[in-house]
Amino acid sequence: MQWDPERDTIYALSSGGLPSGVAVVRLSGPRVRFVVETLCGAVPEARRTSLRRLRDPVDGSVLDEALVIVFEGPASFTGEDAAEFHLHGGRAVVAAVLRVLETFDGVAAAEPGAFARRAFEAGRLDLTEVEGLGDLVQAETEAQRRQALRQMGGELGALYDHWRATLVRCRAMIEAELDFADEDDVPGTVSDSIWDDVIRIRDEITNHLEDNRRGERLRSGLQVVLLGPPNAGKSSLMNALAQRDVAIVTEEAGTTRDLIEVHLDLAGFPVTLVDTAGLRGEGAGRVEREGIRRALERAKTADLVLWLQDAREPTRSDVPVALGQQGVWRIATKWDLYDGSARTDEIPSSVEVIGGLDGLLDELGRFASETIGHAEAPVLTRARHREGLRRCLDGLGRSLEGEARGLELRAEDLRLATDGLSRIVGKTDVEDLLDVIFRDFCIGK
Ligand SMILES: Nc1nc2c(c(=O)[nH]1)N(C=O)[C@@H](CNc1ccc(C(=O)N[C@@H](CCC(=O)O)C(=O)O)cc1)CN2
Ligand SMILES: Nc1nc2c(ncn2[C@@H]2O[C@H](COP(=O)(O)OP(=O)(O)OP(=O)(O)O)[C@@H](O)[C@H]2O)c(=O)[nH]1
Repeated sequence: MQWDPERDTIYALSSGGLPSGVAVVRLSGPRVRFVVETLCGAVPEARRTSLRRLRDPVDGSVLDEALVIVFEGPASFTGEDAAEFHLHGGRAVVAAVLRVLETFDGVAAAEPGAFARRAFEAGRLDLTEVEGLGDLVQAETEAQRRQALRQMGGELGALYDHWRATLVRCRAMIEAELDFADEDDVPGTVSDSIWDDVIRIRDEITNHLEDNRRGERLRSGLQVVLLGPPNAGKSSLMNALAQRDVAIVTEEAGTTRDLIEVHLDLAGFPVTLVDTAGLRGEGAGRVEREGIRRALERAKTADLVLWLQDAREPTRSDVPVALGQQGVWRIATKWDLYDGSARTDEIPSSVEVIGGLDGLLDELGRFASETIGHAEAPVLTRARHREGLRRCLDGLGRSLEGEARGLELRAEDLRLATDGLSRIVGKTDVEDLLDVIFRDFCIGK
């Protein structure tokens, strides 16, 4: 497929917003050499950075003076012939080059993720590696970057491939026994030896799934929701942690109506902090009541709820308990105004004194590190992986369900189990999956 001469050659601006110091326009496909030759006059030596004048083929005028790199397939990112123009990053420069590229027959602007998709189709990346690449571009914190890099490097894919290969071998043993069952000199127990392997893989996958959703949480960030009565200091805490004014702070109760989110980098861990409308039953208008409904709804799916209350007020016992499985921490706010002593199971905080949030930040950092911190083994990072692994476990479970079902059916169960793993790495018919995965990519990736 990669050498289909009919296939479009794609191009895109692969670097970020303009203007910029340098802008990289990337090309991939069968017409790359022709395009480069037309713009540069000749095709520069492959994989060498060459300074060239790019000329408009219509009138010969100079478009830019650029660094040009040509990659000869299959030794390129996509596996096809590819090229890069490193242009001066002005809007008009980039616009002029893109306008000229568009005029070539068989050359078209790339869809999001099109380059990565070609790399996948050329067999250069499996689907977990593609996802790792996508996550790497999206990573906002150190821990996310490290996890993405590991997945892009193929660790997760290798784990699934290893299980898959073992199961394929197990199935082959059964098929062999079925084929030779009629022959007297083949003992009917060749396949008996495989069930230990099947049990071991079932246990390993079960373990792998019991990860407290660590990888998924690291990928999407820990969700921490601030709840509490009006005026407790939720918005002030949010602004202090975000180190900018994201939420409006007033002395008036009921200032925050809708959910406000910020992304924080907490010692390398991603945290999404959500400020909510103060919870009060009476005196709340329609808009505020809707705000409260949304606050509770959001808290239900949070990883952690911070229940804020003015330290000077008596501890309230009506912390919404019917939230979910997650922890609720009590935060005693405005500690600078309070002259009593600390109550147990409360974390004091103040946005008015230096170091007034240190205790809370320490606890949050520890929580993040425990929930999504370093993992020895590669971890799954998406619900899609979970789904494939569950499929696999279903098949394994059934195949182990006793000999009464017969070897043929048990082999079919193993096939379904293997198929669950194949879907994750993309080594089966997964057309239906591809659009979903590549759609979230940037253009130019
Ligand atoms: N300018 C530029 N920077 C970039 C990329 C790019 O495409 N262009 N990348 C893109 O995302 C990343 C690097 N990834 C790449 C992966 C493989 C190949 C490649 O040409 N592979 C060949 C040759 C390998 C070699 O030189 O030893 C191959 O694997 O056969 C290039 C880039 C990050 N930086
Ligand atoms: N002294 C002191 N005042 C604080 C502190 N935190 C908040 N305040 C004050 O308390 C008042 C209410 O703070 P907000 O952050 O708006 O409270 P809120 O919980 O978001 O209020 P609603 O939006 O009504 O739910 C403001 O006047 C803040 O300046 C603190 O740590 N120390």
